[in-house]
Amino acid sequence: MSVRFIETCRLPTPFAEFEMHGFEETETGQEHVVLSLGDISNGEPVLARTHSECLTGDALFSMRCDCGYQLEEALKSIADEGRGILLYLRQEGRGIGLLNKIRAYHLQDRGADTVEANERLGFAADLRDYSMCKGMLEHLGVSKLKLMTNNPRKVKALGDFGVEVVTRVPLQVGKNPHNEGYLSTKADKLGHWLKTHQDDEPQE
Ligand SMILES: Nc1nc2c(ncn2[C@@H]2O[C@H](COP(=O)(O)OP(=O)(O)OP(=O)(O)O)[C@@H](O)[C@H]2O)c(=O)[nH]1
Ligand SMILES: [Zn+2]
Repeated sequence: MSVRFIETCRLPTPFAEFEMHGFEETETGQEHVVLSLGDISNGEPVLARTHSECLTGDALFSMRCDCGYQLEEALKSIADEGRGILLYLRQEGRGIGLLNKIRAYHLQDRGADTVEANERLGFAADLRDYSMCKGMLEHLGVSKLKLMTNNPRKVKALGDFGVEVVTRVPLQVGKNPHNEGYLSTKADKLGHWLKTHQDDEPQE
């Protein structure tokens, strides 16, 4: 998916004053943003997060998932390092969209897990495509990442587009009684590197 750069502006936050860069997918018009901090184009690996949109977790404080906690932790880590990027990808509901995610949550309220709910609605477990990251990273002059994620598919997808993931930085925060089942399904069915029990080491 190719992207067109639109504009950059300042984005002050409680963590740091970021720059926000807006992009548009040329084929679909889908909009994405990147927050950046510091000199990211000097060739040194950049601390990075590719964050998939989750309106419920990122903006509405939902405890059903770990997204909001991960977003905050990633921005804090970038601020602590004084340098980094967060790609905020508009792939709500692993690509099925907000209203279908509500349909999936409805099924989960009645006992389905996160993967079964998608399948019952006729979707694959994960529809996300990360190809738009390539153009955004190229525009920003970034080719090497220290990627904050627990998702092996993200690491592989970026590698397939020629982006070098130098290190994978675990991002395991926000576990609570409401998302325990969700997190263990991610580990068991989607292959996420997650510590599912208190004393476990994450599977890698
Ligand atoms: N379809 C569906 N999407 C969900 C559900 N819960 C969260 N999401 C979406 O899942 C995406 C986040 O994916 P996750 O699997 O939590 O994490 P990840 O991005 O694959 O991996 P990390 O980089 O480790 O966070 C966001 O787009 C959320 O909106 C759910 O129950 N069903
Ligand atoms: Zn979420």
